[in-house]
Amino acid sequence: MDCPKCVVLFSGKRKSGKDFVAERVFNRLGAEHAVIIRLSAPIKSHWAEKEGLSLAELMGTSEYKETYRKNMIKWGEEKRLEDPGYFCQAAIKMTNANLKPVWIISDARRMTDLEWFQSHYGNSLLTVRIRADIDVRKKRGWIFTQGVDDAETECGLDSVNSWNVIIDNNHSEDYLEEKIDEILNWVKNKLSS
Ligand SMILES: Nc1ncnc2c1ncn2[C@@H]1O[C@H](COP(=O)(O)OP(=O)(O)OP(=O)(O)O)[C@@H](O)[C@H]1O
Repeated sequence: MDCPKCVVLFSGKRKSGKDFVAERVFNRLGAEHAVIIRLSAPIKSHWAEKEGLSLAELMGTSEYKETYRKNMIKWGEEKRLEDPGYFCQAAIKMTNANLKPVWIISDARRMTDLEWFQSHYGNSLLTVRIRADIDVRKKRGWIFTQGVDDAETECGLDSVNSWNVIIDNNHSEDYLEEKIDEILNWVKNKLSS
């Protein structure tokens, strides 16, 4: 199979609804055609393997991961400096994405993520920025956290103004469905070309 036929990449701030929208698109396409790739997943599994730590604890919400957070970030930065596509490739491998024609990247956070997908799948890439008003994000559980919300993982893509699609995900169902249809139409075009 000539894989992937197309890639839909989502970016957005915490609690903007990246995962929510990515899952809607995935559900409409079905597991037969699409796969969700989470770029954040391999960092924890690589780190757990490397350091002999509990992956379940690192993935969970416990304090356990806080002990290793700084070291994980440092190690992640070093890996990215050596190879900016390291975690993109690891996430693709981890999800066996090569078996599916449509890749949905649910969490692009850094310029290196965007650039890597642009350089490898530029002609078949749709970039989507999810936005939500601050009060909406707060209702979804977002609380400003220093060292997280002012870090590169949250702000690294703020200056990009070339998104193919922008979705203001503030709870208007009809509008959201229209935007999802726009994405699905693009995917269907790619699949049939
Ligand atoms: N349009 C929507 N309608 C109803 N609920 C929504 C909508 N968008 C997001 N949510 C809800 O808001 C919460 C946050 O959404 P989600 O987890 O998708 O955000 P995220 O951008 O992936 O956040 P994070 O970066 O923190 O993982 C979830 O509980 C989700 O179900």
